[in-house]
Amino acid sequence: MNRDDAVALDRDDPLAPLRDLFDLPDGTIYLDGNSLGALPRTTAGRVAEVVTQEWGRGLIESWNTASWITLPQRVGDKIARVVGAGQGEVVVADSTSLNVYKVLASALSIAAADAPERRVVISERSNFPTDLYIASSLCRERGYELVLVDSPDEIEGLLDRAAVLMLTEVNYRTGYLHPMAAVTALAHERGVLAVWDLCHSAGAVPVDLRGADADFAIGCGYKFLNGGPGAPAFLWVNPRHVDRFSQPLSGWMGHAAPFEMSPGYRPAEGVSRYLSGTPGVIAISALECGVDTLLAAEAYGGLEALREKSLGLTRLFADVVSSRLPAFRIESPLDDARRGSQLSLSIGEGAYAIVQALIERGVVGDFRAGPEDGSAPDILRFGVTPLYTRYVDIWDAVDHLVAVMDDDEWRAERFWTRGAVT
Ligand SMILES: Cc1ncc(COP(=O)(O)O)c(C=O)c1O
Ligand SMILES: Nc1c(O)cccc1C(=O)C[C@H](N)C(=O)O
Repeated sequence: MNRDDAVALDRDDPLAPLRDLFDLPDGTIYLDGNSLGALPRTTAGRVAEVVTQEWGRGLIESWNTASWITLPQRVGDKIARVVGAGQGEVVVADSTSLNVYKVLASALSIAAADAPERRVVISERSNFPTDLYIASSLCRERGYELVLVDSPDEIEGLLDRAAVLMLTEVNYRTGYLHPMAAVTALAHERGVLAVWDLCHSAGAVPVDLRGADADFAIGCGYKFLNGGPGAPAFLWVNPRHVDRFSQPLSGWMGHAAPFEMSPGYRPAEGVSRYLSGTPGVIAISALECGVDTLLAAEAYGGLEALREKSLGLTRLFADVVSSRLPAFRIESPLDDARRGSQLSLSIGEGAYAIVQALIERGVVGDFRAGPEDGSAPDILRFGVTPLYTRYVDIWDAVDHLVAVMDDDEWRAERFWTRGAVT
């Protein structure tokens, strides 16, 4: 394999035209779409239109005339197409963190009614911290114990005491991809509800919420859905629970008839009851552009084709690192079936500085610190977004990494000062 081979892979890539749907800066190899997705070409114009026309000219009438009021459901229906949900089953609202609170509370309420003796919530120690912080505060409020496993193998032994199993389908550090259908089936067999965080899977790997018969799911809008910084998140509830679930942040937008302005709360039908306050129209409009851009891939084979390319990219990355940079350890699963859309590396020292040196060279990945107890290493993390990442980007990124290491470039003092955001 050499650079020409990578160029040839791009030339033969049927998904290559999709890259033109993004406004990417020249000279940058962007491998951080798993933290903040790139800017779709349609977004700036659409946001300007919403601001100047719908808001500026239409003013308050735009809630009706521009259908602002149904945006959470309209964009939810589009997201449903990439997560294996039905129409009317997904709604856009709030942030992932708030939505973790809402769905976990819903699941706990159902579990409390069906199996009050079960007092444990299971999650993983390596789950993204916000999921753990929210789960632990909710467990404290409701008298549950949050038990964190260090490996998926430990889950089974805890299920008989558990009310809810809450996992992130693709781990943010390693990219490990849980087999959602099998894990959910096991949880159900043992009487446990399964809640899934799709932050690193929605738009990156084919997700089949209905096929897996999951119970609740949430996900984020600003990673592989390319909705922009702080884009609103989404929620899904299995239709099986739709008549019975409640949510703890019962605001007026989740009321069956918000403009009756009645003092008593009556939940809206279905997933819409997860709305709390007024939807962020400008932000959801930007998210819609991101989701539409992803849906453009349906004409090229959709998520299955994107997945195939994503695996091709991360496989190439792993192969070239193994042969050219043996000092790095590959922290992501080498088994294609268990790897999300990223490649994570570790090395004895200097992970942060190496990432900074790469960024100075225009290769944007990120650094994720290992736990304080040293039980897992610091990570150099490279996300691939098959909508816009090219094979040659992978080749060139590794080339830069070789240069950063060979010349000890990363040891320069300027790469060692940590920014507030890493
Ligand atoms: C798995 C996971 N959950 C939640 C979040 C973040 O939640 P929020 O969008 O509320 O900051 C992230 C990343 O930021 C994440 O990776
Ligand atoms: N949400 C972020 C932010 O506001 C600033 C920087 C990064 C983020 C992220 O999304 C982090 C991301 N969830 C991760 O997997 O690391």
